[in-house]
Amino acid sequence: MVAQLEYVKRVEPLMKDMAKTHGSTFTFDHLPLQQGGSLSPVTIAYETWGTLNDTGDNVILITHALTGDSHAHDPAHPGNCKMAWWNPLIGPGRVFDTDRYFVICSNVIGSCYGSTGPTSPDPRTGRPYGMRFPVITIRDMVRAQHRLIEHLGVRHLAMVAGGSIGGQQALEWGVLYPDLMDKVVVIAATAALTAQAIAFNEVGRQAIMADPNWYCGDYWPGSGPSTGLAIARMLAMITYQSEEVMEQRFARKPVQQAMAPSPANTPELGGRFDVENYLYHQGNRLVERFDANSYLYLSRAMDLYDVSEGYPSLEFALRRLQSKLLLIGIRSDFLFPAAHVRWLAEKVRSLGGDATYIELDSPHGHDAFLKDWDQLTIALQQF
Ligand SMILES: CC(=O)SCCNC(=O)CCNC(=O)[C@H](O)C(C)(C)COP(=O)(O)OP(=O)(O)OC[C@H]1O[C@@H](n2cnc3c(N)ncnc32)[C@H](O)[C@@H]1OP(=O)(O)O
Ligand SMILES: N[C@@H](CCO)C(=O)O
Repeated sequence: MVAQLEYVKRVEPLMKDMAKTHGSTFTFDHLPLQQGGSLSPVTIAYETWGTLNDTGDNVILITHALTGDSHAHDPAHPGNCKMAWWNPLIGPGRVFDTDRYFVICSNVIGSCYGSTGPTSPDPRTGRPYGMRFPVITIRDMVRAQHRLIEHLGVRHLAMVAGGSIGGQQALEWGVLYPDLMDKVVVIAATAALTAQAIAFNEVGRQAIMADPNWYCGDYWPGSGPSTGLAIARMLAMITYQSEEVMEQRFARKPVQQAMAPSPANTPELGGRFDVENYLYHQGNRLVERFDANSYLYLSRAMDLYDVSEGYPSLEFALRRLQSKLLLIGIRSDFLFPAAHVRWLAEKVRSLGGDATYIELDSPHGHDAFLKDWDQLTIALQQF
């Protein structure tokens, strides 16, 4: 009881400040987990735009990436990607047309934007789960989303679409619930992560866990391993871009904008390059808005994803797909290389599936799915 009161007093206001929960929440009793154990209760934060039709089938489900949230669209700021992460693609007359479709985006379990995650109170103790939160997978996220759409009265999905970890979720939707949707759009994601991508994630996690303020995950939100989280983000930001665009943007220029504090307040060794300042800024921004334990769990879910898990083979899993599949690769993505995305499309086709591959000719690397609006719109319109 004392622990619960302490939680309410200390954690909830911090979480409200740090992670703006948009929209509504849905809570259900129990979710069995792929790696064993279960979560109960489970809350999912979500937003919807547009109107569900009488037959419950004019629905597009949008799935978000690692540090994303349910706020994919902001009707008050149409098209502005600073206000909502897929705003240029969603809205009246846009490619995800809210005049025609009921568009849903939910925050994944494990996150810190309103869904049950490591910062949520563990019902056994009343204290934040921290590292007592169970290991969750992309399949668990999708099963939780499935409970949400049932709750919303959805009978059939016109489309599930997402990029990066959102793309992993979209693919998982297609394989796990094959008769529930017409189309699946997987952007910058593959059937399983490469060793190189797992390696980058692990270095980021090690940076968090090596921070003396991590306390094995038992920090109070707001006072956690900010240095470790910032370093993890700096490393990850390099993987979200490309050598080409970093040369275009930064080259060897000295710092151009206001000096951002470096994560460890290190002395500058002979000045500061612009690219370093940029990374410091991005690291600090993530610390302001994200929880380090959530970062550990979600990046691990990304690593653990393998669409064939639990099936006799990859072919068996992919043969389950019944919907039309659009796979979008990004020419300059080295986290989910375009060749691997193309390979998946070819594999699905070789198994008799309906898969289209489109490659974005973008220099922006992995995060092109969050910036190359014209190319994304054209690809999605064609589909
Ligand atoms: C589903 C999801 O994935 S949701 C999560 C997506 N959001 C994020 O990943 C948040 C981090 N943001 C980003 O990575 C990017 O802003 C993107 C991918 C969303 C968009 O890319 P871009 O438009 O190229 O943005 P860019 O990489 O320039 O970053 C913009 C920020 O960097 C800052 N910045 C840009 N250049 C510099 C520089 N040279 N030095 C210091 N800071 C810089 C900008 O001031 C801006 O800061 P702000 O976010 O505090 O306003
Ligand atoms: N920039 C995205 C990329 C991860 O795939 C995020 O932070 O969620």
